[in-house]
Amino acid sequence: MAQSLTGGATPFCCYPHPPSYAAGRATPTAPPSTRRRVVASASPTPPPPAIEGRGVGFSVTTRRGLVLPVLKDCSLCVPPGQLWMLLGPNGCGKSTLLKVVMPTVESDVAFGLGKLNLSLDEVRSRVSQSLDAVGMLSYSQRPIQTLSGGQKQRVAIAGALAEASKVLLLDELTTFLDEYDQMGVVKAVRNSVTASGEVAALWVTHRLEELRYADGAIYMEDGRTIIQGDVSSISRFIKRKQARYFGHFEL
Ligand SMILES: Nc1ncnc2c1ncn2[C@@H]1O[C@H](COP(=O)(O)OP(=O)(O)OP(=O)(O)O)[C@@H](O)[C@H]1O
Repeated sequence: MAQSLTGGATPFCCYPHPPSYAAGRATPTAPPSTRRRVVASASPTPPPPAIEGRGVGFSVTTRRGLVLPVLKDCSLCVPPGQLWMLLGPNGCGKSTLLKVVMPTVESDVAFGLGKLNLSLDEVRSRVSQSLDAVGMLSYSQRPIQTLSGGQKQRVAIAGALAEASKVLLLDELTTFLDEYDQMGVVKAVRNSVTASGEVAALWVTHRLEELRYADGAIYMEDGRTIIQGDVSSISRFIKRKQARYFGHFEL
């Protein structure tokens, strides 16, 4: 079932962004008659909302092409540091609104950069480069919750790349993914490592078909690394072990 989100270029924003990244958000301007008073009082500028949306719509399209509008016109604004509740009758769209209001792919990757004190341009550049590296640049404005499992994994990898991590430690990233998403994630890591020339990745897996994307492999048993080497030697080693194991049960 296809899903579509409406409501402007960035219908929802969901902070925390790095502060500089949030600065471009439009804030209401005081009317001329009150503006002088606001300046004179020297009161601090209110922080940007933590969650904000205007006129957001969300619809799903059935296999028969029927468009079902779930959210028709939703606007909300939740300031940082406050607890707000979302209420309404069964089926009015609360859970859907919650899914749509989750961070976009872009803000999710930018979030991890908040601690690095980077300029807005640097944040933008790192976010788009890292999303491009994992093949997710065209998903920048999609809410995270609308992505498949494999796409979420690729965004998580983009987050590590954006922080300029030199080492990626990846534990069974593809376990619950179908074949398509599995290959998307493996290839994203493979391409990122190749393109950077300096990022090293160690990937834990049970799936032998993933070995063909590796430069080398290590095999462990009972708390020990047994063998380390090129992919074809390790594949042969594991296949011989499997053959002996299954041969043991043959009548
Ligand atoms: N993927 C979808 N396909 C078809 N209909 C959907 C889809 N997602 C939500 N809906 C429909 O949209 C409406 C809103 O659903 P939602 O779960 O957001 O409501 P809710 O306010 O959270 O309900 P409740 O209070 O019962 O939990 C429901 O009629 C639901 O069946």
